[in-house]
Amino acid sequence: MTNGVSERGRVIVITGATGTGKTTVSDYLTKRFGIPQVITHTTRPPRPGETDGIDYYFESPESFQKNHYLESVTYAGNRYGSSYEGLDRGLAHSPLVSIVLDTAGAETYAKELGDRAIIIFLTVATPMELANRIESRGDNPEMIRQRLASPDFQRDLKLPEDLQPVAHVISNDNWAETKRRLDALVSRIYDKLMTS
Ligand SMILES: Nc1ncnc2c1ncn2[C@@H]1O[C@H](COP(=O)(O)OP(=O)(O)OP(=O)(O)O)[C@@H](O)[C@H]1O
Ligand SMILES: Nc1nc2c(ncn2[C@@H]2O[C@H](COP(=O)(O)O)[C@@H](O)[C@H]2O)c(=O)[nH]1
Repeated sequence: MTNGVSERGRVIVITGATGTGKTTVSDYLTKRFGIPQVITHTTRPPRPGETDGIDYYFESPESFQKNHYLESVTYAGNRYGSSYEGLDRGLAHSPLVSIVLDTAGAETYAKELGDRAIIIFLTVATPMELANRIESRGDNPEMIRQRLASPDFQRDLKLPEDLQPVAHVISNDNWAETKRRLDALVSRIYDKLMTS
C-alpha cells in the first residue's frame, strides 16, 4: 500500500467550483458503473436530506481531529478531510473509486498518487449559474452568501496550473453531453485497467 491506495487502485478525483455538479457526477458514476464513492469528513452541518455516513462523516471540531488524513482543508470556514480509513472502505469494494474534492485537495491527490489519480475538472459557461444551482439545492442563504464571497470559491473556478497537463476538463452545462463525456472517459479508464 502507498498513501492508502494500492498499486492497482485508481481514484477518480472530481473537482471544480461549488455547484458545478461534482456530487451529481459522482452519484452518476456510482449508479451507471457501480464506482463507489469515498466518503469524506466535514465539520459543516448537514444540508436537508444529507445523511451521516452516506453524504459525509459529519464531525465536531474535536472528532474531526481524531481521523488520519491523506489531506485536509478549511473551505469557506469549515474543515474537510479525506481519511485513509474512508479510502480503505471504498477501495475494499472496488479497485476504482471516486472522490469529490476542492482544487487544493485535487492537487494533493495528483501529487501523492501520480497517475493513479484521474482528475476531472468541472466548469460551467456562466459562473452566475452556480448561485442559482446551489440556491435550488436548498442551501442555507447565509451559507451561500459566505461561500460565494470566499476566496476558495474564486480559486476553484480555475484549473490550477499543475493540474492542467493531466486534468480532464468537462463543461457541465448540458447534462446529456456531460454523461456522454463521462461514459467515454470511464470506458478508457477500464481499458487501461484491463491492460495494466
Ligand atoms: N448539468 C446540469 N444542469 C443543471 N443543473 C445541474 C447540472 N448538474 C448538476 N446540477 C444541479 O446543480 C446543483 C449542484 O450540483 P452538485 O451538488 O452536484 O454540485 P457540487 O459541485 O457537488 O457542489 P458543492 O461543491 O457545493 O457541494 C444540484 O441541484 C444539481 O442537481
Ligand atoms: N480537499 C477536500 N475538499 C473536500 C473534501 N470533502 C469535500 N470537499 C470539497 O469541499 C467543498 C465544499 O463541500 P460542500 O459539500 O460543503 O459543498 C467542495 O468543493 C467539496 O468538493 C475533502 O475531504 N477534502
